Amino acid sequence: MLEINALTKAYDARVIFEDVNLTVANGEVLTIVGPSGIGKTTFLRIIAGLLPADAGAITLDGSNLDITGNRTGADGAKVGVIFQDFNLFPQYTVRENITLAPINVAKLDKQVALAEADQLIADLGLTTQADLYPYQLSGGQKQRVAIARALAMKPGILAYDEPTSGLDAESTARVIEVINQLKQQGVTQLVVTHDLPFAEAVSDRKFDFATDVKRG
Ligand SMILES: Nc1ncnc2c1ncn2[C@@H]1O[C@H](COP(=O)(O)OP(=O)(O)OP(=O)(O)O)[C@@H](O)[C@H]1O
Repeated sequence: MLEINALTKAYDARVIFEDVNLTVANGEVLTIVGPSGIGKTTFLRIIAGLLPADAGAITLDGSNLDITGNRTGADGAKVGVIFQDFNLFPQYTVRENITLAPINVAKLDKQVALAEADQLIADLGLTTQADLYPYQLSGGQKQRVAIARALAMKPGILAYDEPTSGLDAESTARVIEVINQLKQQGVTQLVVTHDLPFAEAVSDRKFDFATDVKRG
């Protein structure tokens, strides 16, 4: 379970959110909805350890996660992030994008990492793209590579930032399918989105950043 307690963030004197309390149960899909500029991406980046919070605490399955923006070692991989622009490594193939961190960061044996990557590639319907480079992929395919790359590090939770932005209806339907498929496998997922029909399609529960959050 992910537990967020009394999380507060300001940029200079401007309070973006204050005293946010939220839990995500294991295997749950929680969407964070709200209009552009309300602070959803900031919130997700703090949960992922990429930005410091000003106050509060985050725990995952009972262990405290750093909120100062300095998450190191194994804690760095506990929240797997799928960024809005995917952040794939352009110089590496799909398979290399997926195996890079398991081999270099998690120090997994190369053959094991390759076998696990090929399983993720098959699960996410990317078999024919495995040896292609990011520029050769559609937006929906890049999205699935980003999901596979995050899953390869065996995170405790997957966090998505606006996963349907820039995708057409067919790719959006595929993202819904993937999120539901991962949910069946028990993966805990936190999804930031302003796409309400999409949120309806995947949510076990919605957290509305516009109405459920205090700000200065
Ligand atoms: N580094 C920063 N310094 C100052 N203000 C910032 C910084 N980053 C974001 N903000 C401001 O904080 C607010 C929240 O931004 P954030 O990106 O978290 O919103 P959002 O809800 O995710 O919006 P979007 O859906 O457009 O990404 C915005 O008003 C933004 O301008």
